[in-house]
Amino acid sequence: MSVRRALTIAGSDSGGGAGIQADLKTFQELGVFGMSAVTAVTAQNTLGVHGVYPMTAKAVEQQIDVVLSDIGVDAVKTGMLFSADIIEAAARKLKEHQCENVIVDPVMIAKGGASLLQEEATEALKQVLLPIALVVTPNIPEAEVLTGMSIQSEADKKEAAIAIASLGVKNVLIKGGHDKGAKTVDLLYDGSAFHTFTGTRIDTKDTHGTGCTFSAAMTAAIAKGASVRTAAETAKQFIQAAIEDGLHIGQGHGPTNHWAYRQRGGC
Ligand SMILES: Nc1ncnc2c1ncn2[C@@H]1O[C@H](COP(=O)(O)OP(=O)(O)O)[C@@H](O)[C@H]1O
Ligand SMILES: Cc1ncc(COP(=O)(O)O)c(N)n1
Repeated sequence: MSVRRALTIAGSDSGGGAGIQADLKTFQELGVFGMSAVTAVTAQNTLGVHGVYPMTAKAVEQQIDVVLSDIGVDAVKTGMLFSADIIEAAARKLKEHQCENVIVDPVMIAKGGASLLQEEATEALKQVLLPIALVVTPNIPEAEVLTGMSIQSEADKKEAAIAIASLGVKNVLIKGGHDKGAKTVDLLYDGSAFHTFTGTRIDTKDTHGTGCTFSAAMTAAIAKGASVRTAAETAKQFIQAAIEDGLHIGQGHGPTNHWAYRQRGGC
């Protein structure tokens, strides 16, 4: 089989736990060749986001153009997109290159509270990016922003997933890391049925980059030909192992362990 390729369009996390760095590590661990289009550079560590330096939309567009016109791609993930201009540029290029396997992680706010998406850019995300996406992977606060709903229960999660699907995206996966219970329940809505992926909640402060890592694992699995449902299963196992075997790096919210899944014999 030829080498499978995945592109992440996202922000750089100098601390290495989230963003482009988490995505590329995850792609590599799952045996997929990783490429990147950087949307912004963040000065970030386990204590928080200390600076955000966005790229121009033109720079993002050109990065996408040159890799897609030469190397090609089997799946594309988007993460921190920062502005409406960058969202519009990315969507235009993905359409132009006829990318079908687009996984959108609608990154809005870092766990420490810093804004990674300008407020007015949410509309662009809904109007130009979601309609061309195969999957969107909001966490609960992001699903609340996308729908304007308050999500307190599994029934609310289902209602939100249906509302998000009505924006034109084929599959909606609401991540359950922000749930309150002993289990983390990730909910997939594929346009007709619901599927749940349940894990045991680990009591740890080291969850920096969990969302990026989960969506990147889904992207890698889809690049290798998995269905959205199988990709969600793989991603759930990948993130569960990465959180369980935490590295305890830094003084704040540490990164997850991107080696753990492979070391346990996954892949
Ligand atoms: N403490 C935890 N224990 C086990 N799984 C977790 C924990 N926190 C998050 N997860 C899982 O990590 C993935 C990312 O979820 P979430 O933390 O909601 O995303 P985000 O980083 O975007 O806020 C999901 O599969 C979620 O269930
Ligand atoms: C550059 C960048 N992208 C995304 C996140 C979100 O991280 P998380 O996955 O923990 O929500 C982040 N903190 N920094």
